[in-house]
Amino acid sequence: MSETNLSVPATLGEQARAKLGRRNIVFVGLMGAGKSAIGRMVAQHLRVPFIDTDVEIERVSRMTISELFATYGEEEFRALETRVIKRLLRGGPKVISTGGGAFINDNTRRHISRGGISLWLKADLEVLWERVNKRDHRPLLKTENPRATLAALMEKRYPIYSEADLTIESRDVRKEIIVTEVLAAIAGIEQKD
Ligand SMILES: Nc1ncnc2c1ncn2[C@@H]1O[C@H](COP(=O)(O)OP(=O)(O)O)[C@@H](O)[C@H]1O
Ligand SMILES: O=C(O)C1=C[C@@H](OP(=O)(O)O)[C@@H](O)[C@H](O)C1
Ligand SMILES: [Mg+2]
Repeated sequence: MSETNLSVPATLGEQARAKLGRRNIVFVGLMGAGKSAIGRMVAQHLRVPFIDTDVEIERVSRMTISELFATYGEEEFRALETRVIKRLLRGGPKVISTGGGAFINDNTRRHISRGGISLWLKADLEVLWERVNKRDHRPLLKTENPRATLAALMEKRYPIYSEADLTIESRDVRKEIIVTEVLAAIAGIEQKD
């Protein structure tokens, strides 16, 4: 049995799963918040399918996110992202982790609000920067001062992420702790289908 299963209470996963019904959980938040990593773990504990929208976009386009930005630009990427997310929201339950800009797009946000329970993984700049500066696959951060770019994105996007149904503070603690808090938040939502 993995360490994950040992430290996150199994009963919490079951309670959260029962409350979820047929609904989707949609992770939103800035780059580095942990949407992809935490979303995958939450799906395992809920025993529902997991989809990362960036992975799905790369699969259908047969291009990387960086290649898509470089070849078609951000606007085209957003249009493709909207279409993919709209399709993924059909049917549930599942856990869907979006890319950081998805919930900021009005059209995509409307689809998410209708088709799932949105969950904002909120983190401060230090935490985000520590995580994203280790890799360079995020086209929006290929700037002269990526830390300042990240700070500017926080300023612009946080008021919009705050519209999410649930918010969990993503911080410098073990992932299992964040997963437990996410499951507890899901277990606390109103039951409806
Ligand atoms: N609570 C955490 N503690 C330590 N590292 C984390 C935590 N949450 C996420 N990470 C790591 O931070 C990096 C960015 O996470 P990721 O899930 O890709 O974020 P996002 O999809 O929101 O951009 C990954 O290497 C991931 O393993
Ligand atoms: O914030 C953004 O606009 C983006 C975030 C990325 O996903 P992560 O948030 O998973 O890094 C990816 O979709 C793309 O590079 C654009
Ligand atoms: Mg991601």
